[in-house]
This record gives sequence, structure tokens and C-alpha cells, in this order.
Amino acid sequence: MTENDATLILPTVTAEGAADDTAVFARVAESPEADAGPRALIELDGVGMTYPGPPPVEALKPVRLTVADGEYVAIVGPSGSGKSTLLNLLGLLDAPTSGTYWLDGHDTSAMKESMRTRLRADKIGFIFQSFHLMAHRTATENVAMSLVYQGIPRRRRRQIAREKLELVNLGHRLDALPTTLSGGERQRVAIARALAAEPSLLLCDEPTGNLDSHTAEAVLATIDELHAGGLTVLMITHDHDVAERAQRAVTIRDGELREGNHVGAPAEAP
Ligand SMILES: Nc1ncnc2c1ncn2[C@@H]1O[C@H](COP(=O)(O)OP(=O)(O)OP(=O)(O)O)[C@@H](O)[C@H]1O
Repeated sequence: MTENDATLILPTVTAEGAADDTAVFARVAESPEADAGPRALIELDGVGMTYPGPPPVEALKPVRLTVADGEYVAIVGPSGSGKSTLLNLLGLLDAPTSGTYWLDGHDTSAMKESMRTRLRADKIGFIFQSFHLMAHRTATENVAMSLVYQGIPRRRRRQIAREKLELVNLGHRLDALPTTLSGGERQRVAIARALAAEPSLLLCDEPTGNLDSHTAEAVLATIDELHAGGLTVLMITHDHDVAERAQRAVTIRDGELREGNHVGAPAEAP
């Protein structure tokens, strides 16, 4: 990924957009539901996605899905089942063609693009199979740069980056370039970057797909610890062993979601 490509997952907010959003965020924070017990961080109601084609492809059939704040949920399915489509919707990288997506109480369907971008930057940290690190930047710079668009001063950005890298046990490799890091270490830099803005949701897209099983275990253990600390984790994977780490698994097949089959999850119609 080039530095330009990085803007796909890094926030790009105008001052105007930020001002609008602050007002909306304040209104939501004042709502009476804010105190009403365990809250849903994610709520999909009839959310579907049909790519226009031609020919049109119904990649995600209208689904309902609720993920509570602090949950660890795996979405598991084979190639072509609609995982990336769902990830792009959940990550506010794409808008659904039907239904309503509430993220932390915000109806994202009605939002302008600038607002969705702002919400994404505030609420969601991403980690991907291929790390997406900038090759010519140190670990600290890779993490710190994710905060550039949030108007955080450079010194503070670097301080946050160091803290997050220490959190994922990379305090001894702060100045290392990605090419000098192992695969597992690179993925931990990516996790540190995802955590920099204190997201509510960690959205993971096959984060161990490029790692050997030993290294994968270490990365998954880091994600377990983050979840134990209260972070909501949504793990997209085709690997049932990876999905087993979650509290709850949801299966996706041919664009249809089915509530999972293990670990304390009450079966629930999609
Ligand atoms: N832009 C697009 N236009 C048309 N069809 C698409 C588009 N993107 C995906 N599809 C189709 O939607 C379906 C779901 O694709 P998706 O990429 O979400 O699956 P996936 O589960 O992530 O697959 P993989 O694990 O192989 O990445 C597939 O049939 C795919 O061909």
C-alpha cells in the first residue's frame, strides 16, 4: 500500500465535516437510551447489498445482526460467501443498498460521506490480512500517521504510538522499518495502529491469513487480551479454528447470515 492508499483506512475529515458531526454526536450522547443497560454497538436491520453489475449480484441478502458492546463475534464463511461485502458495510467503507445500519446509536444510512468518514475514524479500527503498513516508515510513524487527520499534535501522536506499540509488546521495536519485522510483529504494528484512536470496534479481516500457526496464535492472543480489556471485536474469517476464539460465531453462506453454533451463543434467527 502506498501512502496515498493509506487514506482508504485513515480518516480524512474536513473541518466543516467535523463541526457537523460534533453536533450530531452530542445529541446522541444525550439520548435517554444511553443509560439503558448493555447497549448494541452494531445493529443491522434488513441490511443487504446488491452490486449493480451487469448482471446484478446480490452479495448480501437482507440480514439482521446485533453485536453488543464488548462482544467478540466471528463471521465465518467460505470464499465468495459475502464476507468482504459485509466487512465493507460494517466498516462504513460501503453503503448498503437496503436496510439500516446503526453503529453505536448512529443511523449511518442517512449520513453524508464526510460524516461516515468521521464516524469510521472515531469508532472503528481495522486490521487486514496483508498488514497495509507503509514500508518506508518506522513502526512508530506507521501508528502515529493514523492520527494526522484528527488534528493531534505531532509530539502527542508519537507518544500515543509508543504507548500502543508497548501495549502489543513492541516497545523494543519502535524505530524498526516493517521490512525488518517478522510477519507477526508487522501485524502487531497494524493492531497498534488500529488502536491509536481508541476505537469502540476492532474489525479484523483474516488477520492471521498470512501467518504461520505459531505466529497466528500470538496475534490471536493479543486480540483476546484486547477483548478482555473491553474492546468489541468482529473477526471475519474462513478459518473455523480462528472463529472458535470468539464468544459467538455467525456463519455466512451465499450472502445469508445464520447465528452460530457454539460458545454460549443463544441460537437466533437471522
Ligand atoms: N464489485 C462487485 N461487483 C459484482 N459482484 C461482486 C463485487 N464484489 C463482490 N462480488 C460478488 O459478491 C459475492 C460475495 O463476494 P465477497 O468478496 O463479499 O466474498 P468473500 O466471502 O469475501 O470471498 P473471499 O473469501 O474469496 O474474499 C461473490 O459472488 C462476488 O463475486
